[in-house]
Amino acid sequence: MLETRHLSIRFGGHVAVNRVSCVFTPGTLTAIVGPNGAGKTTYFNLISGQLPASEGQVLLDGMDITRLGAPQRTRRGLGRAFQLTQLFAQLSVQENVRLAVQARHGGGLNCWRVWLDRQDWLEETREILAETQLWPQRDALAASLPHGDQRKLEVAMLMALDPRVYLFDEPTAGMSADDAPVVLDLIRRLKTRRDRTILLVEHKMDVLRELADRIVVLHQGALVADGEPASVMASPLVQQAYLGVAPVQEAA
Ligand SMILES: Nc1ncnc2c1ncn2[C@@H]1O[C@H](COP(=O)(O)OP(=O)(O)OP(=O)(O)O)[C@@H](O)[C@H]1O
Repeated sequence: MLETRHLSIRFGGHVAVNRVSCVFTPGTLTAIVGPNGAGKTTYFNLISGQLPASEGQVLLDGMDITRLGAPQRTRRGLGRAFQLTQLFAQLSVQENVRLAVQARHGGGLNCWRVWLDRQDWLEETREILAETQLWPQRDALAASLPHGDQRKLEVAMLMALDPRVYLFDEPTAGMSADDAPVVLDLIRRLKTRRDRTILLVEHKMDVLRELADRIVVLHQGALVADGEPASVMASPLVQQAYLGVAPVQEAA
């Protein structure tokens, strides 16, 4: 179980995430929505350890991980889709996924470790490449991939790590109409496992309607709505905050 308690961060005088308290349980896909600049990505960065909290706490299975760095949080089961800068640009697609499989099995991210005797790890790598439809590109350098394939590779590496908590930040942004369904299908299948906690920042309404079990709405860094998707999306507060069509009145 993942929990944030009064989690906040200030950049100078600007409070980008403002005392957000939320509990995320396994078997639930929670979508985090809100207009541009609402603090969604910053909230993810606070959870994953990319940014230090100004106040508040992050707890994973009851343990306070607020002061841990991102790699230590990853080791404890918190997984964020790799960003382009974290891919090994000069290694092939297959080598990148292999390294993530190796890391999950406790082998660390050591490129030089001998792999070839671990047929089970290689088999796992092949399966993930097939599932993400990256098999044909397996020998291409990560740096040479088109944007959509790089994003698929980020997701493939996350699947290879198989964390207990998955954080997806707009996983299909910039993907083609052919690539987006591949990633959505992986998330759909992940949901059926029931033992994984999934957080998803997503703007696309059709994706939210299909995948979200719960929707949390951020507006100007604060949590303004939280609940079952149909009722959350229907509330006037959310219509305004989410669509950004009018200033949100203070909640009573
Ligand atoms: N490192 C930073 N330094 C200063 N301000 C920042 C920093 N990171 C984020 N912000 C500010 O914090 C606010 C929240 O940004 P964030 O990217 O989290 O919003 P978002 O909801 O993810 O938006 P979008 O939907 O456009 O991705 C914005 O006003 C942004 O300018």
